Amino acid sequence: MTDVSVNGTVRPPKLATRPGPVSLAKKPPAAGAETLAPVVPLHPDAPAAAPAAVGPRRARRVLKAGRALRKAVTSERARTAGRLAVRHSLYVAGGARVVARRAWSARTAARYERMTAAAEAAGLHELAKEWEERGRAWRAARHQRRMDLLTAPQKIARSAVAGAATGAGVLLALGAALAWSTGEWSDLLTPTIGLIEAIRWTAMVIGVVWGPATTAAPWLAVAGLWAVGRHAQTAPTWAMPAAQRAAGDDAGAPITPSIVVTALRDLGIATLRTAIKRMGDNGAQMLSPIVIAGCGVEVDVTLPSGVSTDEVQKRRKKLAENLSRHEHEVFITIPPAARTVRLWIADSGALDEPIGPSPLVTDPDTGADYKTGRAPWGQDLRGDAAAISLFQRHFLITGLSNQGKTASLRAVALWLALDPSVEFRIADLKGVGDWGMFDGLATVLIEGPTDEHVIEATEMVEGLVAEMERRLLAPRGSTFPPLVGIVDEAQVAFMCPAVGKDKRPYGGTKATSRYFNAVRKIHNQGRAVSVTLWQGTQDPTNDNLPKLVREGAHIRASLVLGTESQARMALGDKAVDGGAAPHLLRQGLDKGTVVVAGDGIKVPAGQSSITVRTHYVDDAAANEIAERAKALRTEVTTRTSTAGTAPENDPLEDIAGVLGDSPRLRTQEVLQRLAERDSRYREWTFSELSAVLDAAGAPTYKSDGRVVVSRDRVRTALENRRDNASDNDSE
Ligand SMILES: Nc1ncnc2c1ncn2[C@@H]1O[C@H](COP(=O)(O)OP(=O)(O)OP(=O)(O)O)[C@@H](O)[C@H]1O
Repeated sequence: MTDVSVNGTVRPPKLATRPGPVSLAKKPPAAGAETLAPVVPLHPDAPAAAPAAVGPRRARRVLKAGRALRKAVTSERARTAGRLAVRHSLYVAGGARVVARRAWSARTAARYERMTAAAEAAGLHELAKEWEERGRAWRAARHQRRMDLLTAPQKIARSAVAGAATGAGVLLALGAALAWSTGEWSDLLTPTIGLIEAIRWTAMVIGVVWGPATTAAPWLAVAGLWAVGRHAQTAPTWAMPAAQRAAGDDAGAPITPSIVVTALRDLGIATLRTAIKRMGDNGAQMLSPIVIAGCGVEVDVTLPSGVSTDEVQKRRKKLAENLSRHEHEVFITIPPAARTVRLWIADSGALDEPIGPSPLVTDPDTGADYKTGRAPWGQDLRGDAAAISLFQRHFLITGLSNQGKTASLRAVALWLALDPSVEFRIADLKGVGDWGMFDGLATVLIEGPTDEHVIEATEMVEGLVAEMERRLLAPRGSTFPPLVGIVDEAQVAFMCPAVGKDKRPYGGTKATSRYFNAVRKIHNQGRAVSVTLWQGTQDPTNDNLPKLVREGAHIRASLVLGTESQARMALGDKAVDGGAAPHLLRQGLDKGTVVVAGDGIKVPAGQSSITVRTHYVDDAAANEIAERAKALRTEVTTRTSTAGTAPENDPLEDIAGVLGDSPRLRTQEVLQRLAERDSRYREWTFSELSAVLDAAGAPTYKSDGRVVVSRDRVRTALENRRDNASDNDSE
């Protein structure tokens, strides 16, 4: 016996096997069976093979047909046809639904109930009452109409009799007039016969048209429903033609009220979803007009009662995705109106476009005025120029490394450098030359990351404190040129472990920490005498940016940060609660984008922060601007170390200063006050003090058993010294 394989080959007869117990389990083929039974080609005349081949052939045909069917069903053409059929069927079904809903709405008080519920959901109780009242009036009118229907048959019968009598009368009167004019009595009935004839013709026409009309009517009705459904777009997106589907999926689809409402509805806030569903206008009442704002649009959303602004703010990512945007393309802020969130939605991809060069670069005539001017810093999200006033303001900018902190701080400093009255003292604790163009512009430029550089930076800031105190002691009405201290990478100073000879640490945040204390003093009192401090710092923590220091800054700006808690440190709780979110900027992609809180920059009414995309001023442009600034000033010799930056001290003047109005003070107290006034007196003892006083002719003396310094003696010594000096000058 031969065996036919599925691929049309014949196997030689199998060896007879002994009958044994039948197993239902499929036997595995014997190892090497295929090779033991060589396959020979099927001969066309082999009749015995035919019946055995029928089963497998049919199976092949079924398999083939199945494959062909699957291919046909899944082919693009078939899918398009399927979509077409589904789409148009759903237009008809949807149209029927819309018409039914309209009919239901027109015949019942559903519309009034819906509007009342919507007004209630939105917390508009006056409006809710108004709709309730209208609903009541509508029901009363409907009741009246129904009552009228009860008496309608009598009225109709009466009207029919009256109408028929009047009609007959009119026809007879017309006939009489006709008969009188023609002189033929038979014309009396002519109008009546004419009317009867007209009715007969009408009936005949209706009889002819009725058949086709009744045949066409259902189709016309379906066409009408289809048109209504199509207009209302009742088919789902997947059933739309490819072009429309693509537009639906398009991340850059324009923002319309319905997209915003749908995005809000699908946020996952049950109360909001229910309220929107109950709103008669599908939620449109929640939205202000959508206005174009820079490279995006802005819309205010008044939330229904029971939904807090906070809940929406927390779902920024979901909202953005519902709007077919990335998270960073949607900004949610809280305007002053109650229960309202302001959404700014970028045009898709627009935030990845550069904003163009700074006016400082493009306009060589740009000038600066410390008091009245504003540095052109960048653009806000609405596309308006964002400018910042630095007048008597301490400045703090934070951000992760390599996100544009130095560049954005430097851009502001370069603008201010164009005002020749401003003195800069700069410490760059990274020291790779980012501030190199200020050589010849700043009076101090310390560059480097070591403890020695921190010590110098600390002394530079203490020098600012000394100058501030000098200005504070100056007679009232004195004016001072602006003095701006800049410490870039200030976290290096706070983290510095170096300790001075007097055992006081340079870094840290202890009461004895020198950098920390100097910064605090400037923050507390520098503004009034135009001594301000700008600091740039990475990755804020409580250790590298203490609370007192961050809260002492008038302008607080932040580039991208890692966490919300860092954002709170950088900008303060109020700003973050109001929507400031530097932690949601994209590291690496949003370089140069800063969120700014505090004063000095115009923040939209009710908002607590503003997001600014700063112009990037690269090194070459920065050098060029610095050259322009140098050309405006008299030559400055920049010290690269603080040695000698503190003004020469005058011990006798300082002793007079600490005595103040006291007629005498114990030497111990004088020494203490001197040490507080200037760190150079910290190592003074009684012998240094009495040596200075003896030399000046104002020696100490004993009063009530204690050694004291006399105010009058010191003042007399100072006067004598001045007199001697003027005598020497005149000689
Ligand atoms: N406004 C901006 N727009 C676009 N890119 C910018 C902008 N500012 C800076 N960059 C880019 O970011 C890079 C890093 O800038 P910068 O040195 O100012 O960062 P940084 O935050 O100070 O870094 P670090 O803290 O590590 O010193 C620049 O070389 C530049 O390519």
